[in-house]
Amino acid sequence: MIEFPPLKNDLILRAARGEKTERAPVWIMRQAGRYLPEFRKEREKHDFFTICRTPKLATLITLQPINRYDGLLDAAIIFSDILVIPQALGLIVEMVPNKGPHFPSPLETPADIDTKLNKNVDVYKELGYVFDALTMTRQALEGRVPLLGFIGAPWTLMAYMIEGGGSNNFSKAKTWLFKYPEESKRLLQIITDVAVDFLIGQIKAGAQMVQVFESWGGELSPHDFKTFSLPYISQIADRVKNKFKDDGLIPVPMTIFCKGSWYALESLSDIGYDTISLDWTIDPAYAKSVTKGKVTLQGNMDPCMLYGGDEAIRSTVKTMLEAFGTHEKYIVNLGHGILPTVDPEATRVFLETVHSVGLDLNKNR
Ligand SMILES: Cc1c2[nH]c(c1CCC(=O)O)Cc1[nH]c(c(CCC(=O)O)c1C)Cc1[nH]c(c(CCC(=O)O)c1C)Cc1[nH]c(c(CCC(=O)O)c1C)C2
Repeated sequence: MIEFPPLKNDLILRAARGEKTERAPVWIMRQAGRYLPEFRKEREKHDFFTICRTPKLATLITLQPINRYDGLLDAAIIFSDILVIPQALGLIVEMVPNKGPHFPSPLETPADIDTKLNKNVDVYKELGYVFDALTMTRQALEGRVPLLGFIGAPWTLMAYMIEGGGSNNFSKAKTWLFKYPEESKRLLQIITDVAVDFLIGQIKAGAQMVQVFESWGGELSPHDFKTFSLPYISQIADRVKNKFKDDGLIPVPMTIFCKGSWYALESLSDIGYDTISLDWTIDPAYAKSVTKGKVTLQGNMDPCMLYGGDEAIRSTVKTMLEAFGTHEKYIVNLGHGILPTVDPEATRVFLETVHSVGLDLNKNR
């Protein structure tokens, strides 16, 4: 076991475990990224994946929002990307500035599973740089806040591996699901096996909580979600948690974020995750009633609310905190990643309001 500095703020870990908190903890999906001028400055100097693969740079960027919003964020998330798993599987992924990821040679037919993918992935060899970045970042954080690790969920990664990048309708990836369901499941299982090893390695390297991003969950019908997403994200929680239990260790909290999959909330509360991250289309009261206190909820302000001006941000945060409750089983976040054109000062208003309103509401309980 690696030795790390003692943690000075464990609010998010307590909230995830269902313990009482003096205020709701807060972090922001994509908090280290393009909306920060200090990130853009580094990005001008280095290619995106060079940053991911250079622990010193990944550490520097992970700490940027922690330093800028000193004391206002309750977690750091390691600087990386969900697409490092497809890279470990042997696909080339490029990050095109202002456009996003591009796969020059995506999977086209099921035969490509055997010709294009490396199916014996040693995550220590292929993704050891993420583990090194996590260890270095956790040391550099000096216990200020917990460090989060993450992965992309199998369906979301499969979608990128077939579409070759972002997509409006996912028609290529869905063609696989509907025309070649068994081969699709084989691919999903290959991704799942790497995802499990990768998460276990991240936790061993220092991740104190982890999030699984099923960003394109909501592209699937409820039935297809049950067939092509749920079994794999469920397997990931089971296998990761059992690995640590078998070794006599306490598993770290795990969060699942299935953007758009409102219909799956009840199932998601029963598959072993501690926290469910919600997008902004879900009403807090509905989420609480469907999940029945079995999990901690995270979310869910519309990321575009950060364009609404200080007063709109303050009143939305207040309404959101009142609806979720601030003293247990709640972690504040946006309903999806922060957008690149957001003013970092609007983000500060959001964070400051979460603190002040959270403390106030708890005082008046
Ligand atoms: C958690 C995370 C991600 N990416 C990055 C991080 C770490 C930074 C952080 O959160 O602080 C850096 C991260 N990843 C990327 C960037 C910008 C790249 C650049 O600088 O050019 C950053 C800072 C690039 C990227 N990578 C991806 C996209 C989306 C493309 C699409 O529309 O389909 C993009 C634009 C894929 C991706 N990547 C990620 C997701 C899941 C979260 C979500 O749904 O937003 C997804 C879908 C996750």
